[in-house]
Amino acid sequence: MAASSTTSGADFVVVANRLPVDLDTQPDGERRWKRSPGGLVTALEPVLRSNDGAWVGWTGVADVDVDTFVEDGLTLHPVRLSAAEVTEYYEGFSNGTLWPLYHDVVATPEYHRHWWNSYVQVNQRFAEATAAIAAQGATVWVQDYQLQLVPKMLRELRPDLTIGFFLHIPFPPVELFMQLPWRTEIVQGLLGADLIGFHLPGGAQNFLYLSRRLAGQPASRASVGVRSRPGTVEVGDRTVRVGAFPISIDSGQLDELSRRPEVQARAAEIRAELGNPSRIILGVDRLDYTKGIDNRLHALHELLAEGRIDADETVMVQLATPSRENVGLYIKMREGIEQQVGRINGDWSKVGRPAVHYLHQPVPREELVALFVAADVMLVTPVRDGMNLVAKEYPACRGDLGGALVLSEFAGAAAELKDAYMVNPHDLDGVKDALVAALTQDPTEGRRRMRGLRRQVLTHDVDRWARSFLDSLGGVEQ
Ligand SMILES: O=P(O)(O)OC[C@H]1O[C@H](O[C@H]2O[C@H](CO)[C@@H](O)[C@H](O)[C@H]2O)[C@H](O)[C@@H](O)[C@@H]1O
Ligand SMILES: Nc1ccn([C@@H]2O[C@H](COP(=O)(O)OP(=O)(O)O)[C@@H](O)[C@H]2O)c(=O)n1
Repeated sequence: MAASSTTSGADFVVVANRLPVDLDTQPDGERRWKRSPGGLVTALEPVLRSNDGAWVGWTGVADVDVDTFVEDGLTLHPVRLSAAEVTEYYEGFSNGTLWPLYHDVVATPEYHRHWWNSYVQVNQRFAEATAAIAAQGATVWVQDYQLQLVPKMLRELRPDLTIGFFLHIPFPPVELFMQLPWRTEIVQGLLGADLIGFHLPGGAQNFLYLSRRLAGQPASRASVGVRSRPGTVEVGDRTVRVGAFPISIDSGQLDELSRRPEVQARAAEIRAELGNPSRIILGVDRLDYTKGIDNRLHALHELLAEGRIDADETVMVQLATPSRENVGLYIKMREGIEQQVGRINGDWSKVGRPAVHYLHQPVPREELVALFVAADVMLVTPVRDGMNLVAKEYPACRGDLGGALVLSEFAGAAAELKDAYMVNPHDLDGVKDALVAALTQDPTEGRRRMRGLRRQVLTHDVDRWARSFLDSLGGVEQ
């Protein structure tokens, strides 16, 4: 889609809770923009760049007024959130209610009416901000669970727009969704879109069922395909489509970056800095309780204790990007993980040679790619994850066909990355066996698996994801 942002408004608008950059305050008080955390931004930034559109979102800081600005060629429209809204809408309803509920209740969701009221109010503000900048007949693409009421609110304000919605996290089983006191309002909010996208067909099917049951709208019953055979819901004189569009990464760009001599050299340097171990295990996550970091540390600890892994030969690097640091569950989880790391290092490290290197800080992109190149085993063990882009980034960086991916069957990515060592993260013995199998794999078998992973990731990139969604959205009859 060729689009542009003019004085008469933008023809293509992405609306997401976060802008692609966060306003960061340095220790000396200076404010700088830095890349926002998470896979949504990783995926959408290249899409928006190639479509020349505008982005509506929050700056990541409370009570700050920032005018529309252009950052690295993207037109960004900040939406202001007060400190109370950050607490109630973002940390509260989005990340204390919806996030655990949609991730299979792996933590207990809290239901508070004042959180819900704030969610409604902030969604209305996003809808109004979008209505104000979208050109006549523009295409608007609303993102994720924080903004599920925006499609309906925006349609009421601007019936001329074509509206898409994509959910980046799992859509839960019907029995769990039914816990939500505001379940009907959420379904009706989403039905304001022309096309609703999920990562997997299962999410789309759950939603079709709920549209019939909660919103009382006629919905199709046939199975939904991947990028094909979308379901439909009849809403008045509109037909809403509901489909599955697994998200991906800019795999070509990562492949190219990982082959650069300076990145390869940095990978060798990292290995040397780690003491030239014969095996490096890597974990890369936002510090989130859905990611199963505790499970993988537990597995490592037992393997070290049983002598199946030797700390003289194998080291682990765990990157944990700080995330949602004011939410109680995240504070508790961080303490638990840091205790586990401390215990493993206490038992198995030597002076100058920790068994686990744990970095609770953002890491520059090139350094991350060098780590992917250096790692012999990538451990991705979420207990539930919408997609997990890290699982796709690792094979994209392994043009040498080296390395092995251990992947949870509860990550959306498992539906596509069949050549991974697949694990049930709740089955500790299974995780341990898979980790040992990956560490000791036969090189020919390893190359075969990595070739298969790369074939999938390189042929199904983020551009294909966006094109399949936007082509389907463009085909909607108004
Ligand atoms: O904005 P935050 O609260 O700091 O959280 C970061 C993002 O986390 C979630 O990412 C999801 O999107 C990825 C891309 O589709 C997907 O691979 C992953 O499984 C999801 O967890 C969240 O959905 C985003 O809204 C957040 O910005
Ligand atoms: N230290 C880190 C950790 C993750 N990341 C990136 O953050 C993104 C995480 O996306 P994801 O889909 O795996 O998971 P979420 O954090 O979106 O739930 C990936 O693109 C990672 O490469 C990073 O840039 N630096």
